[in-house]
Amino acid sequence: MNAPIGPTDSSLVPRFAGPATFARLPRIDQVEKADIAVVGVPFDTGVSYRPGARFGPSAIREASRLLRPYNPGLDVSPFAHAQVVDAGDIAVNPFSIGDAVETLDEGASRFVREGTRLVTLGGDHTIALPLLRSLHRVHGPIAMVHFDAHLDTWDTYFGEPYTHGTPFRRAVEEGILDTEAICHVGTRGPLYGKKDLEDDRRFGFGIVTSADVMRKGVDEIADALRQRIGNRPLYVSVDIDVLDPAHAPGTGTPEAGGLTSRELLEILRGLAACNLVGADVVEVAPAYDHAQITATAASHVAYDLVSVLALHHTTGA
Ligand SMILES: N=C(N)NCCCC(=O)O
Ligand SMILES: [Zn+2]
Ligand SMILES: [Zn+2]
Repeated sequence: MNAPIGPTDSSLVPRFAGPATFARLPRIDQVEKADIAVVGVPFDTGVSYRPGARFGPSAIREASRLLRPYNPGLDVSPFAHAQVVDAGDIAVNPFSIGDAVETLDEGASRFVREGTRLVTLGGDHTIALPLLRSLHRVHGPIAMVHFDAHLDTWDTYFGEPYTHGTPFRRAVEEGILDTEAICHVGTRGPLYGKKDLEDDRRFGFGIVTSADVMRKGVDEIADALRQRIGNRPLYVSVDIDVLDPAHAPGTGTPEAGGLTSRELLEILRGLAACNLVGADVVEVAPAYDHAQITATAASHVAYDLVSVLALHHTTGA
């Protein structure tokens, strides 16, 4: 097996030059076989407030130019241990949520069948459902850690079942999630009623609020998550609005009192021993960003998720 093709060498081509693939990685058509792929889903038709997450993938790619080959937070050089690529975008119908969900499920399923693990750049949180569907067919019921200010287990908006506020209620209804090991991290902000929490608990979700992270600390939270997940196949969904608006202003439904990017990254690294089978980073809306604050945070989240996947690829786990 040849050594993986790595990112463009920034000592030869300045990092601000050339096309912005994620982390300046090769495109999927430039390699024989991709072990890990970063793929974009430019879609925001499912949003309930500020739009613009359709431009999230390109903003995250631009901000990712500054990423480097070695990840000290996880002691791994992800692009040396696995063939990691930028698989471009899965183009979906911006005028039909139902059609977009189907197309994304088909597109993601192709990667899953080929054994390529995905880190998906959104796009709004609607995309998490088809991504989970594609993995459930191969892995069966999946554990999930869901980083978000919001529960995203609501039922419908204006009668529409597939939106950025409903992916995980649909996933529980469809038997996709292992309801013994599903947890929200970072929730906060006003709800529509106490019933939101009662419904969420009935679905089996654990809740680690943003205030819990402050009071208990990242190590205790990560330990508890690892205990609950065990060696189940794990999906991680990161809604960038889990971060405080100071750390992620560029998002559609900001809520005060959120996590710092340091807290989020440290909890993610605490999941490195888990059997991660897929992940997403969603809800980056560049129109509301400043100086790439949000896109930078999202690029680091994606980099750590890729690094966790590469760690397991290295050990052949
Ligand atoms: N940003 C996501 N994923 N969901 C937000 C739902 C906000 C609301 O229902 O008011
Ligand atoms: Zn959210
Ligand atoms: Zn969300």
